[in-house]
Amino acid sequence: MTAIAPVITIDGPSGAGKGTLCKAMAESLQWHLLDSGAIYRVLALAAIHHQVDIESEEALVPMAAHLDVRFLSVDGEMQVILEGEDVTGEIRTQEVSNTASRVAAFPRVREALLRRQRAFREEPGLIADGRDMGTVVFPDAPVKIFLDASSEERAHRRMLQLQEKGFSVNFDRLLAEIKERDDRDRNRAIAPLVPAADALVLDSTSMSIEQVIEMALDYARQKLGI
Ligand SMILES: Nc1ncnc2c1ncn2[C@@H]1O[C@H](COP(=O)(O)OP(=O)(O)O)[C@@H](O)[C@H]1O
Ligand SMILES: Nc1ccn([C@@H]2O[C@H](COP(=O)(O)OP(=O)(O)O)[C@@H](O)[C@H]2O)c(=O)n1
Repeated sequence: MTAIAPVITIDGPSGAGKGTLCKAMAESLQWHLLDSGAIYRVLALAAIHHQVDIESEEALVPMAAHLDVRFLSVDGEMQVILEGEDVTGEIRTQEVSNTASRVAAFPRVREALLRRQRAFREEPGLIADGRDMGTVVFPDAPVKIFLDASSEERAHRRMLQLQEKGFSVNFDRLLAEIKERDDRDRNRAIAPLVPAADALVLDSTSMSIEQVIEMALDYARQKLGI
């Protein structure tokens, strides 16, 4: 019997620090990385580009099944290629974030993306970033972390992140958008944003990035015995 590669799942709401933590863990353990949110974002962008009705599950399912997306690692940074075009920056806009959370609410769209996500599970192991990594996509993962923070702290972090990239942003608008997206993700009928029953819940509101990384790595090493 072939041993199945271990997975560490990191789920949580927008701006909790999942991407930052996953990248650090993947580098430290030298494991593979799955940014599942990027897949939903790419689908949203493809729908916008091809003027597909984002309210139509019928129209979105074949797009999800045949999504022509590639993830490249360039100098340690992930590059996202949709239909041959570099869309790394374009998938991070507010329009795409909101559209992603709308298309992600359709059960058959999620179903069509399952196999693609599970294919990232390879030796020596996978760090999986998303909303339902520990509950639906990798329910047998030996290490599950649910990373949270207050909505105000998350909006503040996002604001600084966008300002660093040269965007001018309005805090109140950002907070409203984060709350709206959280609400949609938490209350959808399928794969809602909830901690898995066996997840460690980490509230990072008053923690530095370094503290979060250290705590998560200690927990994972102890659970995995490595
Ligand atoms: N514990 C923390 N304290 C302060 N800032 C943080 C912390 N964790 C992450 N950040 C910053 O917050 C922003 C959003 O983090 P990110 O990892 O993209 O979140 P997510 O993937 O959960 O949406 C980034 O600019 C990141 O550097
Ligand atoms: N496993 C996942 C990952 C993302 N998503 C959806 O995709 C959207 C964008 O995810 P993301 O992880 O890139 O978002 P941020 O946390 O970076 O803001 C989320 O708001 C969810 O609606 C999901 O439904 N399931």
